[in-house]
Amino acid sequence: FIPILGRVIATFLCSGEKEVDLAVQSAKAAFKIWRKKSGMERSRILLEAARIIRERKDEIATVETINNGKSVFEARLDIDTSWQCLEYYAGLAASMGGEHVQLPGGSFGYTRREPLGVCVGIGAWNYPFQIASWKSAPALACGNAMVFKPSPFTPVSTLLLAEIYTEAGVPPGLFNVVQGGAATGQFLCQHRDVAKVSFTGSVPTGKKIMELASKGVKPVTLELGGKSPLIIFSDCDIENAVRGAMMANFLTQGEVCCNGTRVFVQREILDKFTEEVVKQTKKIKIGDPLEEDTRMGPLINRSHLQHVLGFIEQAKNEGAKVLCGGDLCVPEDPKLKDGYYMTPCVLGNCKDGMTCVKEEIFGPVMSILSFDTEAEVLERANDTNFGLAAGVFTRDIQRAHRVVAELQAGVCYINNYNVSPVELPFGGYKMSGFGRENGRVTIEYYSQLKTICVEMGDVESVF
Ligand SMILES: NC(=O)C1=CN([C@@H]2O[C@H](COP(=O)(O)OP(=O)(O)OC[C@H]3O[C@@H](n4cnc5c(N)ncnc54)[C@H](O)[C@@H]3O)[C@@H](O)[C@H]2O)C=CC1
Ligand SMILES: C[N+](C)(C)CCCC(=O)O
Repeated sequence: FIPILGRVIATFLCSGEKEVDLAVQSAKAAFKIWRKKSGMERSRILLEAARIIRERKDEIATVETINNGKSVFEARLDIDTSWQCLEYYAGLAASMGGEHVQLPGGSFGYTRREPLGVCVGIGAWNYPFQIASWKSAPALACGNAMVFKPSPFTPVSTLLLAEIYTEAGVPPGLFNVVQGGAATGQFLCQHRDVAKVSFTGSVPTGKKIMELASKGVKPVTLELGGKSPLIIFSDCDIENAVRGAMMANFLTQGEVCCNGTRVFVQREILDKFTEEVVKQTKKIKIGDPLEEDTRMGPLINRSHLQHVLGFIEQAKNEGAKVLCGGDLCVPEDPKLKDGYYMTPCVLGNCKDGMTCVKEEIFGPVMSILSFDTEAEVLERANDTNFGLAAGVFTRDIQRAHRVVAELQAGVCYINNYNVSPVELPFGGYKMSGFGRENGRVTIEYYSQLKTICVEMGDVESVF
């Protein structure tokens, strides 16, 4: 579907068990070649792929926008973090290795850091190209092959990544794309030649994937949903805090797993902060996401749009106040009349027990809550099963570090939100998942250690 126009642009056949097997077998064949390459050789190819992505950035961003609906301005930023991720792991590829350990009598041991084999990546629809890059770059840098399944809502841009890897010189089949939904995903997770599954998506699907993978004792990385807190203390720089709250809620039409959708504001500045956030939210330019100055496009599809609007209706019934937006929106441009648009929404008078505060909405809906003390807000911020991200705005440096040390979240921001440097690990606590993407640590999730024990003397047998 094309969310801007509400029309179908491309159809794909779903891969069945046979096609999944073919993809895994071709990845397996490519793995045999790739695993033998030195880190420097892999690095050079990944750098070339990064260069091509950079060169084709505008074209990829346009495809991403047509497929997902996010503004092209934002899509370009996604493509930037994609090639940066390839560059980062290209940089690490050559220095991956094991260690040497001296043992008694001249004997010694060493470890080899080895790839896992054929890894599977399964992606969500909100950051299609970025998710495929964040999974494949560390996988390939470590010497693995990958079969990737994008969300059936956004099947197109991942194919460009496959094209680019091939052009950069990876062996054919090393990065394979299969199309389809749940059934195709299940075939992948169950396949006996698959060594690992890295998944980005919802909590219910994450649980199913973990269950399937457990049958084959395959390790999994799960990047799941969130309902992250953003805590604004009265001693903050309010202008920055407002900008932070906008970043935390309205990127990609609010369809972002790590969004800080529970905005806790200290009572002294509640009115001032709210007034400014509402003012800025009303200014967001909604429209054709391919236009340069658009900052919010349509949601991913009609049923998701209805789902998000349903949360707003429920919030009203539970006593929240709609301070702006939250309505279906038909942009002036007649060609967009069937697009899945809504106006970004700020909800005031929110209470901890409300559905809009407890559940992930995955749309442009910010819930504002007030608080009085640090101890109280920490207790309330952590009172959730999710734990992906959290943010704090304050000018008090000690308070900032004290608060993030107590927050139960895998990614914490101080005086900013939703920036994503690829040098830093990204991933969740609690039901937001486990394992990490990006950063040095992700090497551990795409490789295994082999220990080699070398005897320099005679065997001293116990028998
Ligand atoms: N933590 C993170 O990095 C991110 C998390 N998300 C989460 O993803 C959700 C939205 O994305 P959706 O695509 O709607 O999630 P989803 O869970 O419905 O689907 C994600 C992917 O899993 C596949 N899938 C569905 N059922 C499957 C099964 N039984 N076995 C194997 N594969 C299966 C889908 O086809 C799709 O490719 C939100 O909850 C959001 O929070 C989204 C982006 C990033
Ligand atoms: C880029 N960023 C931080 C806004 C979101 C990345 C995670 C996701 O795929 O939702």
